[in-house]
Amino acid sequence: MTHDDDSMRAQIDGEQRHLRTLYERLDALRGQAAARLAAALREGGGTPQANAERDAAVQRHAGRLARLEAAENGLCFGRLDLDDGEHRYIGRIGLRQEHDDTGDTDDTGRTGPPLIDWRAPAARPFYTATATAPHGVRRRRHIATRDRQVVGLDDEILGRPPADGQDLPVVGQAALLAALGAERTGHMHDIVATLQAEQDAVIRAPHRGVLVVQGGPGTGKTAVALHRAAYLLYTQPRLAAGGVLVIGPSAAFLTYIEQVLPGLGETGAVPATVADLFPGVSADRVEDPAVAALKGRAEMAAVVAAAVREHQTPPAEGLTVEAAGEPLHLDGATCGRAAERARATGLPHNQARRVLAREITAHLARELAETTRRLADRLEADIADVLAESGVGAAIDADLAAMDGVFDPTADPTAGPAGPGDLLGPRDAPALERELRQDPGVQAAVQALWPALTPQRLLARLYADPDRLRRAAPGLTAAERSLLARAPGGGWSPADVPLLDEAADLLGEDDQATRARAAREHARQVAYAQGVLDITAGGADRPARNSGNGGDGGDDSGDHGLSAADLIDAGALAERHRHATTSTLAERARADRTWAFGHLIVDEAQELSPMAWRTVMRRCPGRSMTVVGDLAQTGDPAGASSWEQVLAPHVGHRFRLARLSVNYRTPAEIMAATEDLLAAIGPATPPPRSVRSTGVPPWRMGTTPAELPQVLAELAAAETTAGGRLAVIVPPQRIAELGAAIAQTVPAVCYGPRPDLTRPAVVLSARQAKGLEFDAVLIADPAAIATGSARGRNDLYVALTRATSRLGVVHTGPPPAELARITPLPRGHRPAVAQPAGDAHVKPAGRPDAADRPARP
Ligand SMILES: Nc1ncnc2c1ncn2[C@@H]1O[C@H](COP(=O)(O)OP(=O)(O)OP(=O)(O)O)[C@@H](O)[C@H]1O
Repeated sequence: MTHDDDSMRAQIDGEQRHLRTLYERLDALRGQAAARLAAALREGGGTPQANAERDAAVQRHAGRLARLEAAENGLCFGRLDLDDGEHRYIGRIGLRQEHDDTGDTDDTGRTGPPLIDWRAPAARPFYTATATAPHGVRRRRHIATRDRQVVGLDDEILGRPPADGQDLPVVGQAALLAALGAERTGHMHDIVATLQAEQDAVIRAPHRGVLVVQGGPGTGKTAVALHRAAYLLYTQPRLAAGGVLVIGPSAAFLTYIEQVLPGLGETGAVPATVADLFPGVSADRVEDPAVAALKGRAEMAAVVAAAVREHQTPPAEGLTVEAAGEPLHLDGATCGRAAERARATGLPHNQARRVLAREITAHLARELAETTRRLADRLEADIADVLAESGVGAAIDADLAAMDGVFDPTADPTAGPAGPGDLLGPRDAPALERELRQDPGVQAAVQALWPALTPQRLLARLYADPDRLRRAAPGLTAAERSLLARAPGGGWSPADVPLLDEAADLLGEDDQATRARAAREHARQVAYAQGVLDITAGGADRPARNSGNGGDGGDDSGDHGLSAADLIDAGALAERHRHATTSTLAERARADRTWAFGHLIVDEAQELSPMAWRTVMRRCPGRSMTVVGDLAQTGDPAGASSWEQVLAPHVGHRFRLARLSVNYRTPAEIMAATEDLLAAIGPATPPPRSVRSTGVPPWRMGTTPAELPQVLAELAAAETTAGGRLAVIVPPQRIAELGAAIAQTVPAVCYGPRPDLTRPAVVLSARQAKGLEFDAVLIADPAAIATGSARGRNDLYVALTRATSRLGVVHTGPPPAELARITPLPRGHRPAVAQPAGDAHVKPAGRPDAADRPARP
């Protein structure tokens, strides 16, 4: 053993001792948190307020316990030695000395807590100090651990000039390259131990307003966005109340990133795709891209608004209402006036409807009163005529005179208690209006004049009726309108969701319907709770076994024990159930379309259509947002070509643009192979520089269309034996066919709408691969991908940049011109793929040298 080995051993032992004390502290804090959680769960509650307090305490302690659990792996990953002799240990959470049982982070670090949270200001130099700008740091140490054991140390001594050839601004290079060279697992992991300075600057940027982060493939945009969410939730505790909404491009992507935030101890983030944002609708209808692109256009907002307005325009000729058994006519002017009053309120359609209903019923009540009065007058006159004709009137007068003192003949007969004219006096009008509101005839009339609408009903009617479409969308061509036309039913597509959301915003909730629904649901829950109590009571009432003979082992609790029904009534049980089932922020936020999130993170933001932007903006009225994306990767025909363009309608020019310039995923050899394609796409920003080089050049191979499935199957089998994860990226319409072919040689391969990324191989379209990464990638039929849509070249660029180690392209016919420079393999020759993942071949990439570049053919 050399002196260096001894010294390293001693250093590791020293760090191990410190680590042990940190884990002891962590265990103690977990014990406390678990005990507090258990105590809170035992709390009885009872009143709604006590229930709410108990639930809040349960959530608080459960959240704290989750944070402490999440810190288990890699609790401490770094140490800073400062010029003044201070040591700072950096970790996933902050820990204080034992006497302080809060366990919270010390933000300054000056008091020397045993562990500083990576988000605290005192931890920042760990990510930003460089050789030339050391910020008072003498040494930065990366501490690698596995299962509570220190397994390696990597030191950087700062204050010296950078090593030769290192011209990328990278800190902790050895730890970084080890992380990047590791085999992929199908799940993204956090990068707290190796965050880089330009990423740290984005993560800690002040949170007000909109921050746009533009960066090429593999620059860590997703990673940075998620760490920013964790940072904001930590530094702005109030955000936790509203939560952070994280928008991603696909369900597979959300599964890919799902462990990152919980791994950082954060539960206050809600992941979703735009298609998930309309509660109650699962948008899984498959739609033609041209239709989806049209639905994403900004002018669709006006089309939806026009469709709503059309339901607020009463017929000019008015309509006849069957009210209280009387046919009454509502003339056009009255209906128009009522609609005008309703519109003038500015309320959403379903709420303004009540104004119209009130106007109409008041009018009908007056009409009815008038009709009744006229009837009564006529009746009175008829009776008087009859009496006069028969002489009965004079006889009655004589009789009355004879009953002297009983009646006052001088009294005004019209001042009697219920003269016909008073039948519908002013005091009766409200009662009559109330009655009319319940009248089916009146309700039918209100529905005809201003129908209560759901967003689904509005859109279904619009799509199903060409005339309605023409009136609502005069700006669209007939061909475009025919793209929208479809019969009702068949579900909703992701592109429908922003239109449904737009409609919901204009329609508003029908309060009465919502309240009725809530009342029905509450009644259902109480009935269910009563059923539960009946069952437990039934159990309690059953005669106890052996109770008659007083013999041994008899359980007589049925006779004397308390049943649940003795302790709680059905209403209270239902109430507790309601609190218990809707308690997590994610669940509450998901169920509520109008939930206002404290911060919004939009990943792969270039894919959002203008209509989708309107939807996501509604979720964050405070406009506190982090938007990350790459305009060169826009695949959606309705997606963005410029950040200014997509954001201007919502925030004008009030957004900040940050750029990420280093590619951590894609090795220099693969990035060099994308140069011609990228030049053809013509992005506004230069491509990112790869941080590493693997020495493994990408290759291409020609085959025939007939042989493609077989060739892919063979290549996939060879790739999967090399280990890691393989993606075969194919034209979208061929996923099932080529997936089935590959399944012949790789039975574990997965493909379909929600592919399992943890399998050794998956078959995906370029759109599905967006945001993901794999150890190896095979691209099939690149020409079909490039020409498959208006932005097919961008899709091909996405496909080319998914691999961390190996890339192969299989083309039928000549390759697309932009890929011609990739090294061709001779026909029949198979690539050497036994290249295990790991960092053995990885070296930091300087400027890509000639060997890294694909040769010109
Ligand atoms: N500082 C870092 N330390 C370790 N790994 C990193 C770092 N930055 C990024 N990575 C890794 O690089 C890979 C690419 O990151 P990420 O997916 O966030 O990039 P991206 O910019 O979103 O890519 P794309 O736009 O191509 O989808 C991931 O495996 C990520 O963990």
